Amino acid sequence: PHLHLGSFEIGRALGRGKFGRVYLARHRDSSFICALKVLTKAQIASEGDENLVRREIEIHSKLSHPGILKFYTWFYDATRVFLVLEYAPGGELFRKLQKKGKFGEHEAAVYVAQVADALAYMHKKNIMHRDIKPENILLGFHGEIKLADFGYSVHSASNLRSSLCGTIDYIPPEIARQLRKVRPGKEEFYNRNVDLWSLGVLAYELMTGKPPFEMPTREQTEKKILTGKVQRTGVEMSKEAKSFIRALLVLNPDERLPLDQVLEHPWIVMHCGRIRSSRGIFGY
Ligand SMILES: COc1cccc(-c2nc(Nc3cc(C)[nH]n3)cc3ccccc23)c1
Repeated sequence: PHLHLGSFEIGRALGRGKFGRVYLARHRDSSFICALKVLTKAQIASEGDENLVRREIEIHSKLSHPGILKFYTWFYDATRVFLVLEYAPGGELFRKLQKKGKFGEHEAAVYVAQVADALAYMHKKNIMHRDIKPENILLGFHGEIKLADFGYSVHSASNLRSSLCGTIDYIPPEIARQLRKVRPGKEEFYNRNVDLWSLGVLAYELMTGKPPFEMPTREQTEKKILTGKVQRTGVEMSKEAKSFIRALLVLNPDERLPLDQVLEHPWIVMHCGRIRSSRGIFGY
C-alpha cells in the first residue's frame, strides 16, 4: 500500500524550517526512525515557491553521500507535502556554534573539510548548493556534518533572482550585485564557485563566531560583501587559517581556490590529514 501519514508514528517537533515544521518520526512497519518535514501547500503557494520545493525534491532525491542528509521519499495529502528525511540527532551546527561561541581551529577545519567533501561530490554531479550556512548543516550521531535544505540548489550555472530569505551574510559578491539591480536587464550568470565563497564565510564564522561581513543593516552587509574586505576580529588565527579564508573570499569567482585544492590546503591537511575525497573503492 502506498506511503501515507498513517504509516508513521509522529514524535516530538524538532523545529521549524522555512515552509513548516520538522518532526521526529518512526515508520510503523519497519520501526525505522526518520525526520518528517511537513510543508503546507497553502504556505508554499502563497510564497509562489512550488518550483523551489519541486527542485528540492528532484535534486535532493538524487544525492547520496555521507555528508549529505539522506532524502528517502516523499508523499502528500490534500493540504500538505511530506519529505521523509534522515534523522540527524546532533541538530543544527548553528545552534552548537551559538552555544560554544566559536570553535577551535581543529574542530572548525574538520567541519569545513567535511562540507568541502560533500560539495565536491555535488559539484561532480553539476549541482551547486548555493545556500551553505551553519543553519543548513546538521550533525549526525558521531558529530559528522550533514548538508541539508536543498531548496536553493540548482543544476549547473543559472541566474538567481531570489527572495533570499534569512541572512545574506553568506551570499557571494556576484549575487549581492544582482540583488541591488532593480531592472531585470543584463543578469550576469554565476556558477558553482558561489559555494566556494560560502565555504570561506563558513570557515571564518566557525572560528570567530561572526560572519566576516556582518553589519547592522542588510544594505551595509551587501556593500561590505562587494568590497570583499574582511574585517579584523579579535580572534587570533593561524597563518594557515588566514590563507585558507583569503583563498576563498576572492571577489572574482574564477580565482577562488577550487574544491580539490581546498582539500589539499595546509590548513585542512594539518588538521584532517589527507582527505581521501569520495573516490572509488580503489581510492582513485
Ligand atoms: C530551526 O531549528 C531546527 C529546525 C528543524 C529541525 C531541527 C533539528 N533537527 C534535528 N535533526 C534533523 C532534522 C532533519 C530534517 N533531519 N534530522 C535534530 C535536532 C535536535 C535538537 C534541536 C533541533 C533539531 C532544528
